Amino acid sequence: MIEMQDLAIQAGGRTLLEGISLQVPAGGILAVLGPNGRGKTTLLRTLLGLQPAAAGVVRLGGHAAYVPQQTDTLFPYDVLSMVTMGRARHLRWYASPGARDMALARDSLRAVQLEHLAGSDFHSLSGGQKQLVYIARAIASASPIIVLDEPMAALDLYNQDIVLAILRRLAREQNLTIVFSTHQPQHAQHIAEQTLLMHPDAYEVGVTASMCTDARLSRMYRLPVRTCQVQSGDGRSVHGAVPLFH
Ligand SMILES: Nc1ncnc2c1ncn2[C@@H]1O[C@H](COP(=O)(O)OP(=O)(O)OP(=O)(O)O)[C@@H](O)[C@H]1O
Repeated sequence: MIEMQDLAIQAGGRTLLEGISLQVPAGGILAVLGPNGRGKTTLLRTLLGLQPAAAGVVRLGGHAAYVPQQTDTLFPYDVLSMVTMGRARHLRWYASPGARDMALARDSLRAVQLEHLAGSDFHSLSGGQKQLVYIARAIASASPIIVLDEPMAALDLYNQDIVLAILRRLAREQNLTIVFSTHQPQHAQHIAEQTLLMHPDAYEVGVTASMCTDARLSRMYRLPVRTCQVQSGDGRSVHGAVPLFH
């Protein structure tokens, strides 16, 4: 569970947004949408306690794993070691990961379909592969909350589908609370029950279907956006949003 009450977020001494109140229950997924520089990363970092709130309260119902937007490591770790670091919170000081930790790390790497890269140097991976490794590390941490900052930004459509399916499964089957930011409304439409829209001058939060409308998305992105619904060959109905680029 995550709860924000009258939260105000700030960066560089400037208040970016105030009065944010919302709750994400265990098993719930919240998507955060907003233009560049609006404050999505700041909001996620504030709710994790990585930077101070300007006002208000955040309550987390347990440990939260964080998948940051851009990050790298100075050390030449292999991929499996990077994922195993997710287990650190379960280990005593200076203890090495045990067989169960290693097995969970391998399972997490398998979930993002990168088990064949377990022994590779992390630095040798592509941007999208690194993003998948950070997601695997968060899964390996077995935290009740996962907060992801644009987790699909560097991923091709196939890997976006993998990550969306993983996040939905973690929420539905393991009751995790998940918050992620994205620039793709269809990610929200696909897996999030709730969506937070960070408009240029305000915010709105609600059921995703009522947030991801033509009018609201067009206002937020300052560009005409049309939402649509497409039937897949196997009878599923998939939602999307098309920007009417000039
Ligand atoms: N450490 C900082 N010092 C000063 N200003 C900052 C700092 N961090 C963020 N900002 C400013 O706060 C605003 C919000 O930044 P933030 O990274 O939260 O936006 P965002 O919505 O995540 O953007 P994007 O979609 O481009 O990733 C920006 O104007 C940014 O320049």
